[in-house]
Amino acid sequence: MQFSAPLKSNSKKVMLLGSGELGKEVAIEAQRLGLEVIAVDRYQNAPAHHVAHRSYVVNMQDKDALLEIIYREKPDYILPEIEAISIDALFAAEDKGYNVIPNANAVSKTMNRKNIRTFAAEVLGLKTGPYEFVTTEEELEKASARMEYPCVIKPVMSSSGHGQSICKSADAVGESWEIAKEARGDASELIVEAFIDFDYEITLLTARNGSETVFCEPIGHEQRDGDYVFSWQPMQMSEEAKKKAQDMAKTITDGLGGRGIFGVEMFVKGDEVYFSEVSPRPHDTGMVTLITQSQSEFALHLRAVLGLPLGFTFYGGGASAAYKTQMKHSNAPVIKVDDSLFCENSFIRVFSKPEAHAGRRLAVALVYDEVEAALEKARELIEKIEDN
Ligand SMILES: Nc1ncnc2c1ncn2[C@@H]1O[C@H](COP(=O)(O)OP(=O)(O)OP(=O)(O)O)[C@@H](O)[C@H]1O
Ligand SMILES: NCC(=O)N[C@@H]1O[C@H](COP(=O)([O-])[O-])[C@@H](O)[C@H]1O
Ligand SMILES: [Mg+2]
Repeated sequence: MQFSAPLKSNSKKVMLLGSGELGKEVAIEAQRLGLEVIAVDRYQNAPAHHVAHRSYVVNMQDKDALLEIIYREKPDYILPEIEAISIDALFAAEDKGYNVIPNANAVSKTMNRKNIRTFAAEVLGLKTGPYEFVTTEEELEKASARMEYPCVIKPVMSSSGHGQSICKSADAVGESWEIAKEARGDASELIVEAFIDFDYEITLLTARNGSETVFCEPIGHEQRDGDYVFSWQPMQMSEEAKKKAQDMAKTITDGLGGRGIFGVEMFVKGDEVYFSEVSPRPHDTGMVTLITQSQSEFALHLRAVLGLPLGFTFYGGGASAAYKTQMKHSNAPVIKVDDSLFCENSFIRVFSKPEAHAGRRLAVALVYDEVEAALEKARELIEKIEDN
């Protein structure tokens, strides 16, 4: 009987900091390119751990523990996959000559709404809605009144809707203040944003490889409780709005610099485009590219990181639906799907998370068709998935 031994290899090494569903697809693409993959996360048997050469479990906020793994593995590329990482570790690694994707400064800026918003609006001059930052409940009351109601209140450091609320009146400010404390990050400072009554919102995936920048077709999406539930591509936009969105994406990604893919989130009303935020990594709404493009956002991310050409073919319309469990699982949930998910133009990607709580995303259903039909089918298919 023989067990697998560590790989002796001279191939380039990528280290994923965060090993969820997005990292899993990046890891698979890296394997396809012959790279060695090290997957790191806060818990065992994270999705990308299953498809990596080696994996580590560590407190991702622990600077010394992260650096220990980095120095031990000496990766050629460090790919942050989640926001909640010790940023000091990334700066320290970069100082020692490690290649952090896209760069530690971009990761640092985008993990804090104050930094990225002031950079986008005040340094780069991008159009955003009105906003203010506050640190006390009293300041929140005054700022909310100035933004008028409804307004959107978010911790400056948080993600996936945690700690966010739409405040509808002066009476509800106290409640928003309490909700903000549920931040997945730091709730000591909040951003108060005027509510933008947009027609639709998009993610514009933008890849930079050091010599060229390419855009994917805009992705439309529907959010519920601060998390995406459906996405589709292409989102139909007027030529003017699309051009503004691409210019905005180019400006913000040039401003952040480095190589890799970025998910630029924007709100669109008529021909007006408002910058919202940006992820310096693949975006969850971009999972739809697994079915719509010859090179998915994950493949493009790696190509960009490696400085390879970014050409790809957009095959045509498609949609994705996020599958979330409604119950708690202390063991790995089993996903059961109806046969119709295996028909010619649809398929499912199961993430294989080792446990779950209600609301945790476990799989994604993908449909290839004209956008409207694809979205309708995706809404239908998601009802045909169960877990136990
Ligand atoms: N100012 C706003 N006006 C209208 N809707 C908003 C506004 N800000 C946020 N939203 C809605 O809430 C959703 C989530 O907000 P946002 O993208 O800022 O945070 P997040 O998605 O939690 O952050 P992350 O993408 O890092 O997980 C947006 O996609 C949009 O649908
Ligand atoms: N919007 C960010 C996003 O989609 N991130 C993706 O979700 C994972 C965390 O999932 P979990 O919360 O179920 O562990 C992350 O690792 C990443 O793949
Ligand atoms: Mg967002």
